[in-house]
Order: sequence, then C-alpha cells, then structure tokens
Amino acid sequence: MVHHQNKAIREGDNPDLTAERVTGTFDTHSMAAQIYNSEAHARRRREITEIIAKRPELHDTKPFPFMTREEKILESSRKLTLITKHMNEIIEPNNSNEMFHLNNEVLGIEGHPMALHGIMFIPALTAQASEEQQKKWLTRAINREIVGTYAQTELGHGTNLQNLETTATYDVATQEFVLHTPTITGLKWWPGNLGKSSNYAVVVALMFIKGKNYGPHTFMVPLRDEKTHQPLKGITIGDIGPKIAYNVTDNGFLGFDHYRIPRTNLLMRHTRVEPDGTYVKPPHAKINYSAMVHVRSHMITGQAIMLSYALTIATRYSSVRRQGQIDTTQPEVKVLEYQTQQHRLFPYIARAYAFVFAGAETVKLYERVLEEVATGNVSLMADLHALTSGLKSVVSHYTAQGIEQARMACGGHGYSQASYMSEIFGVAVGGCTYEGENMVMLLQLARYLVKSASLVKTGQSSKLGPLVAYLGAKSDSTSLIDRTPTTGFAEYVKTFQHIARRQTLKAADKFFGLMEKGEKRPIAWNKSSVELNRASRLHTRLYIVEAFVRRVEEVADPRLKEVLTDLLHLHVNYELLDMSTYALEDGFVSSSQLDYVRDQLYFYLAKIRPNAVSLVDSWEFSDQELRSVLGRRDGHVYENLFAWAKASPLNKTDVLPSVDKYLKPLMESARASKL
Ligand SMILES: CCCCCCC/C=C/C(=O)SCCNC(=O)CCNC(=O)[C@H](O)C(C)(C)COP(=O)(O)OP(=O)(O)OC[C@H]1O[C@@H](n2cnc3c(N)ncnc32)[C@H](O)[C@@H]1OP(=O)(O)O
Ligand SMILES: Cc1cc2nc3c(=O)[nH]c(=O)nc-3n(C[C@H](O)[C@H](O)[C@H](O)COP(=O)(O)OP(=O)(O)OC[C@H]3O[C@@H](n4cnc5c(N)ncnc54)[C@H](O)[C@@H]3O)c2cc1C
Repeated sequence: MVHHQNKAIREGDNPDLTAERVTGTFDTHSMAAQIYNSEAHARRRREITEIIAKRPELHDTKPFPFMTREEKILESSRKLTLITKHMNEIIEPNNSNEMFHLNNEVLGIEGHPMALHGIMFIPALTAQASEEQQKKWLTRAINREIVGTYAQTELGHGTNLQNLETTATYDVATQEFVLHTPTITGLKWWPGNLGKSSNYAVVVALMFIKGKNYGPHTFMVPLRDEKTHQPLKGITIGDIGPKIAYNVTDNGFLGFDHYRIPRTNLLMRHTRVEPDGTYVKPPHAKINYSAMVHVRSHMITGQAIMLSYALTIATRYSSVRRQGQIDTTQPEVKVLEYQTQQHRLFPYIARAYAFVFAGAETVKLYERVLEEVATGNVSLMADLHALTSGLKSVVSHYTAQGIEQARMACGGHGYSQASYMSEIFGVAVGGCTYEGENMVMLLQLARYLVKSASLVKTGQSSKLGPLVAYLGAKSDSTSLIDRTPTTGFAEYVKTFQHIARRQTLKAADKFFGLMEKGEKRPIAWNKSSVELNRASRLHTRLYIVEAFVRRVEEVADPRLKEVLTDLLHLHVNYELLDMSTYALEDGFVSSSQLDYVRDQLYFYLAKIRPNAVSLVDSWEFSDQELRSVLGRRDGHVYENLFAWAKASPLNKTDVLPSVDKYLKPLMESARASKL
C-alpha cells in the first residue's frame, strides 16, 4: 500500500478526486495540527470523529433540509441528550475545543437548545459572578441542571446599550431588584434559546438605585419553573419566529412585569450593591461586557471554520465537475482548471488559513486578559476590545463573501440545499450582525486608532501599544516591492503598514479638522466615520497578514512551510491588489509594481493548484460535519445527488394532493372550455 501525504485517500473514491490528492506535497495530518493549533488537538478531533462514525444514534436521521423546524429541534434535543449522557466516553471532561468539535459533528451549525448556554451563559457566570454565586449557579449550569442564555438585546435597542429600556430598580426595603419592561420596544428580543429552552438567563438591565441610573448591569434571573418549565409569574416569553438560518436555536422574546429577584442576583464579582443600596464601582466601566468579548474572541475561529466548510465543498466539487474544454482537442476539464475558478476559490483558502491563525492569537490574548482581570488587572481590556472589534467585523464580512463565492463556484448545484451552502452562508452571515453590528464595532476600533493617531501627532509615539506601534514609524517614500532582488514578505508588511498608517492619520486629521472648524465632537465623528471605518479595516487586515507571517515563520516542517509560504504569497498579493486604490493614491506603489503583484498572484494560483484539495482536506471535516452532498470526501456526487432528490418528501407520492385539488381541475376545465 502506497503511503500518500494526503490522508483522505480511500479505495473506491472518485478517481478525479484521488488524482488531486495524490499530487499533494504535504502531510494533511501535519497541516491539521497547524490549523487546530496542536498535534494533540488535531489527533483528538480525528478520534472523536471516529467514535461518532461508529455510533449511528449520533447521526442525523435524515438530511436537515428535509425536516421542519419542529422536527429539527426534536432531533437536535435527542442528540443533545445522548451526547450529554455519553460525553465522558467521547471527549475529555471540560475540554471546550473537543466540545466544539463534538457539537459541530453531531448537532451541526444550525444551533441546538443549549447553544447559548455554552457560548454566553457559562462564560458570563464564570467572569462576572462572585465565588459564592458561582457555587450556587455555575456548577449547576456546568452539570446542565439548569439551562441559561444571555438576554441583552431588545426589540428597540441592540447596539446602544445605554438606552436599553429594561430596568432593575433596587428596593431597599425588601433588598430586591424589580425587573420591568415598560414598553413593547423594551422586550428582550433575539437572545438564543430564550424562546423555549432556557429556564434562566443572565439579563442585562439598566440599574436604578434611589432614582439614579447606574447603566447596564447583569443579573441572574430565573425564567421558568425548574420542574414544569412553565414561565414564572411576571414573565412573558416566547420564540421570535424563523430566521434566515440557525433555526434550531429558539431565539426569543422576554418581558418582565414588576418581577422581583433578590439583591444577590446582581452578578457581583466586580460590582456590588450593599443591602442599604450603596454602589461599589467595578475596576473598569465595561467589565460586565465580558460575555460579548468572549464570543467576539472565539468567533474568529468559528467563522474561519464555516468559510472552510464552503471552500472544502467547492474545491472538492470543482475537482469532480467536468465542463467545457480549455484545449479543444482535449476532453472536458475539471472546472478547477479554469483560472477564474482558481481566482474565486484559492485566495479565500488563503484567507481561511489567515483567519484561523489570527483567531488562535486572539483566543490566547483573551485567555490572558481573562486571567489578569480576575486578579484586578484591567490594563489590556482596551487592546483586546479594539482587536476583537476589528477582527469580528473584517473576518465575518470576508467569510460571508467567500462562502457566496464558493456557492457560485458550484454552479446550479450550489443553489440546491444538497450543497448545504445556503445554511452555511446564513449561519455565518449572522456573525456580521451579532456581537455588535460590523460598522458599529469598526467604529469602536476607530476610537482606539484615533487616540493612537493623536499620540503620534503630539510626539508621543513611544506610548503606543504593540498593536499600533507601526503608526509612529516613518515610512519609506515608496514601496520596495519588486525594486529589490529579495522582495519578501517584509516589503509587503511595510506596504500594508504604510497604507493603514496613512488612512488612519488621514481619517484622524479629518475628524480633528472638523472639530477645529467648530463641529461638535459627535458630529465631527459621524462626518468622518466612513473614513474612520476604512482605517479600522486596513488596520485589521494588516494584523491578519502579520499573524499569518508569524505563523509561517514558526513552522519547521519544510513541506508545510513551502505550501504555507505559497499561500501567504497568494494572500499578500491578493490583499494588496484588493486595496490598490490606497496604495496608488499617494504613489507609494506604482502601476508597474502592481503589474508585478498581479503576475505574482497568477503565479501562485498555478503553484497552489496541485495542493488545492489537500489544503481543504487538511481541515479534516467529516461528511457528517459538512452535511453536503457536493462536498463528500469520496467525490461520488452525481449518484448521491440523485439519491438525495429521490428522498425529498415531495417524492413520497407520485401525485401531490395539491395536484388533485387544484392543478387537475384547472387543466380539466381548460380542456373542457376548448371543446
Ligand atoms: C455559530 C453561531 C453562533 C451564534 C451565537 C450568537 C450569539 C450572539 C449573541 C449576541 O449578539 S449578545 C448581544 C451582543 N450585543 C452587542 O454586541 C452590542 C454592541 N454594542 C456594544 O457592545 C456597546 O454598546 C458599545 C458599542 C461597545 C458601546 O458601549 P457603551 O455605550 O457602553 O460605550 P460608551 O459609554 O460609549 O464607551 C465607549 C468606551 O468603552 C470602551 N469599551 C466598550 N466596550 C468595551 C469592552 N468590552 N472592553 C473594554 N472597553 C470597552 C470603548 O473602547 C470606549 O472607550 P474609549 O474610547 O472611551 O476609551
Ligand atoms: C443570529 C443572531 C443571534 C443573536 N443572539 C443574541 C443573543 O443571544 N443575545 C442577545 O442579547 N442578542 C442577540 N442578538 C442580537 C444582536 O446582538 C444585535 O442584533 C446586534 O448587536 C445589532 O444590534 P441592532 O439589532 O440593534 O442593530 P442596529 O443598531 O439597529 O443596526 C441597524 C443599522 O444601524 C447602524 N448603526 C446603529 N448604531 C450605529 C452607530 N452608533 N454608528 C453607526 N451606525 C450605527 C448599524 O451599523 C446598522 O447598519 C442576536 C442577533 C442575531 C442576528
């Protein structure tokens, strides 16, 4: 038996796909260790996949697209119960990476009844509840004795937290908070699993003590009777209805009618209200926003994975789909041979790798900040907030674009739900909105950039933090890309730095200039905000390139290093062309240099071509996880598309009731009137 570098090869696979795998120049297991950040984790993912493959009770009973929403929720609850019961046989206890993989395999991306329990409820209690409160609630939450969510957004306000309408008014006499929803727009609206599944929530409400508004605070709130699951008195609660995707999750609404909770249900790790109503301030005003920062930090990797789902499907399918000829004397080619197809897919493969590397760095920083904040050190909170605000926005935006390109790259079959592309797109694109609408979060990063620009302008560049130190550096007058014999990544990084620095300083100038002309600060901010957000995007894209460079520098295995270097070349050239207006407008890069960049791009598209399938196989998604007929590992697409269509509920009978009831009489009367 020949040992191939690509570990996805099996006998009996579609030979067109096998031929792609045979040309792979690197070991896909080793690449998986880069993607999942450690050899051990990549191996555990494979082991978990194998365990699940052997347990049919953990498989979907039929394809998701053939189920109603109610059926999907039932099916998901069945599997959730099984994995809860058998969790310790499948994953290491409390290993969140393994849990994430188990969920993706068994439950899928459409959500499940305890999605927000793990994503936000437990992280909120972990970071914001006092030790005493954690003893009371966190252990029960981890054991799944109670199910919770994070209820912040309202019908009328999601972005502007200061104007939430839900109030928590302290009653000194009874030592209780009274939660109240004064209007329809004050109803909590959107929280995942609030509608039907959760019996508790961490609720964000404006806290009032003795008539003073202390702003948004977090409270642990029982919503439903623990035995009967009926809503408690004073609570109005339900599901908000179907969404673009993610419909297994019951996003919900919630209203309070003078609903009382004990004083000690205010989450009090950092903030306190004494029995007499004395307020004890937290060490940082935004410390209670930690559950949002948790999701923003982790969703970068989650988005990279969804982008890679789509790219795996499209790249494998493009290797078995033959259509048209390039040389008319030759047979029809795989559509992956077309340069346009490669240009559509490969730069996004590079982006997906770049995103997962940036995501790993972000989680590391998040964990460091979490530890420091627990000891009272809040000095890195602003940096983390700025970084995650930019990354969640840029990564979710390009992920949605990439998935849509991948769908189109699959032609007509990409439009079928058999591809699963529409669900992947629908779930991923939610990331542009949740955890802070992208424009809003880019503006959060812009505040940080403007402050940094102000340090540069006042000669205080030495005070710049490491994420923005480049803003204080001096630029060369022109880029040296193509102008030195050893044009390497350093020249590209310098060029991206120049572009981000120039845009940041220009946008800040515009803002400060408007204020100098007499505009009030918020008006000047609004009038500069498009330029400011451009700066935020460019800064974030620079960070992503740098994270990619850092990772490639670390890789020791020469075969991996070579292919990752090729991907990085593709990435920097593609990114530079994509932002060429910025590079050209001050003559930092000339049009002849851009011609070189274009040539490099085409060179690397061709160089990556033999490794394309191996690069997507390296993410090691099982067929169960991908849930896509087009993306099957074995490449047997056509016979399985036919089988999938035959299984459509519409094909259970030859004649539908709608035909009997309407179409037949219609045709009959049309025929009769002709007689
Ligand atoms: C696979 C599918 C999974 C699906 C799961 C989906 C789960 C989704 C859950 C949710 O969506 S939960 C709801 C999320 N909601 C939001 O993200 C709301 C967005 N809005 C905000 O975060 C805030 O309102 C705001 C935009 C950050 C503004 O907050 P606020 O009004 O309180 O700020 P200001 O008083 O204007 O102060 C700004 C000041 O504060 C700093 N800051 C803000 N947040 C943080 C933070 N987290 N950490 C540190 N610092 C923070 C900010 O930088 C400003 O600082 P300065 O510039 O003034 O120094
Ligand atoms: C799938 C999904 C899951 C969710 N899960 C939860 C959850 O579990 N818990 C929860 O509490 N919430 C949840 N949400 C709600 C989500 O966090 C909010 O919808 C999101 O933060 C955006 O707020 P918004 O809806 O108020 O948007 P809006 O603020 O109304 O946005 C509308 C437009 O106004 C613009 N805009 C608003 N403010 C500004 C500004 N200051 N400057 C410039 N432009 C601005 C935005 O850019 C956008 O273009 C979820 C949402 C989705 C889609």
